[in-house]
Amino acid sequence: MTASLPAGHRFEALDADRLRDVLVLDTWAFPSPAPLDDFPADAFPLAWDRTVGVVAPDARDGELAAMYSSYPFRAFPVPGATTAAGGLTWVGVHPQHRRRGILTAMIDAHLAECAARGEAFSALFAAEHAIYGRFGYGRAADDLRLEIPRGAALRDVPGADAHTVRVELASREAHGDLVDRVHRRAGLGVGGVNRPGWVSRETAGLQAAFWDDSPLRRAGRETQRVVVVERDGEPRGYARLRRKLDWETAGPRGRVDTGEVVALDAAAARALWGVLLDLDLTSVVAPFVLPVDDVVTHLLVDRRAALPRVADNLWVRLVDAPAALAARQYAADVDVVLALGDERLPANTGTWHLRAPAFAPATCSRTDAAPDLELDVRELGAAYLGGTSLAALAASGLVTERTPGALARAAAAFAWPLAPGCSWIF
Ligand SMILES: CC(=O)SCCNC(=O)CCNC(=O)[C@H](O)C(C)(C)COP(=O)(O)OP(=O)(O)OC[C@H]1O[C@@H](n2cnc3c(N)ncnc32)[C@H](O)[C@@H]1OP(=O)(O)O
Repeated sequence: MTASLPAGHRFEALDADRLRDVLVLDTWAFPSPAPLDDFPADAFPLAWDRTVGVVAPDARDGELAAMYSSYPFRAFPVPGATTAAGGLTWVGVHPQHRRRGILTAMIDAHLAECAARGEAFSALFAAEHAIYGRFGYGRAADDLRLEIPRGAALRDVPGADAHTVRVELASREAHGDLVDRVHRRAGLGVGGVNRPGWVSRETAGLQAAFWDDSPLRRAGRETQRVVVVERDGEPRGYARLRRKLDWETAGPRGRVDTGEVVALDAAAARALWGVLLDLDLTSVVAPFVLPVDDVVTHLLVDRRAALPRVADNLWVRLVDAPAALAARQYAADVDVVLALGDERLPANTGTWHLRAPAFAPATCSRTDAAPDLELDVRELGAAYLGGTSLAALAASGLVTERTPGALARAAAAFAWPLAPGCSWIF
């Protein structure tokens, strides 16, 4: 089942000369108070060779009815490995053209492009929760939102005091390399267990956009700052932040919005959070997105006082299901036959035999054997990064066990010791 654009509409490849047209369409889809001239042209993340517009039959010159793009993640972290994936992004349909099937046609085009490029799955951040499930995307990771009171007690960690601290204006020139290095190392996790979904900013455009500090990004807050913690001269952690000062009768009520807070071990994390939670004139620290099992959840003496909330992080849509299943590792020996349904990409539909020893390469091939478990591609996408339990999906009526005992074994194998999560939104 492949959807076409509405009659008379056509896809059009976009290049960097179309930036203005892209921004016009984008600000129809995502309203912005900023004039288009305030959008930074030199810190633009789009991969133009993967950026496609939709033109309506009655369009004026350059006018777009819709667009989508994707990032080329060559080394997307999956459990125990990395693999190529397409990061769907900048999806927008002009309000004049919505609900006529344009998104549906764009998704089909994107999935076909992923398949042609050898990207076994597509991943995205959803603007609204209800949009992407119908296209076979499963919610594959959550993230934790906190509002930590200033001065919140943290558990002591031996070695934290051995760190030195730099508090500086953030810039790509001064901090780009160290942030990239520490971020990548943090994704390797602990004890040989990586963090699935911990995507690096792999392209120059993504790096430039990450460090962009134009007024558009500030939303009434200060320019970007960075805290770096070092041990023996080696960077061991960093946090980017912006403060906003407010005065109330009782005194200053400033807020610290952090971007990534990343540390290589518990001692560095303790040193970093110690700084963030003790900034003068502030009363609350709000980290943007954190993995649900982030170190800070084990450092806080009173996690409840930090008002924990959970939101959806990455969504995953398997494009080549057997290739994707073989590209990750499993946390227990697995030998299971899956009956997979996929209305949108029928090549995935059928019965697949997945085999792997624990924490070792896997194989997946078509089989005629009777299935142990039956599920739709959306649920397999949800479970793919190890953050959504197949057993919980079965309890919700979304996975069916055909062979007694197979569900427990498969659910244990598909799980992963570190929760998946991406530390930035693409
Ligand atoms: C990865 C990213 O970039 S996320 C960003 C997504 N973009 C936005 O949210 C910007 C604002 N919104 C838009 O641009 C558009 O409304 C879009 C992209 C969400 C939807 O585009 P449309 O062309 O209207 O979608 P389309 O007509 O193909 O809809 C397909 C189906 O999805 C449903 N749908 C579309 N958007 C939504 C939504 N926000 N919530 C729930 N259902 C939705 C439609 O009702 C339709 O269902 P049906 O087949 O049962 O009738």
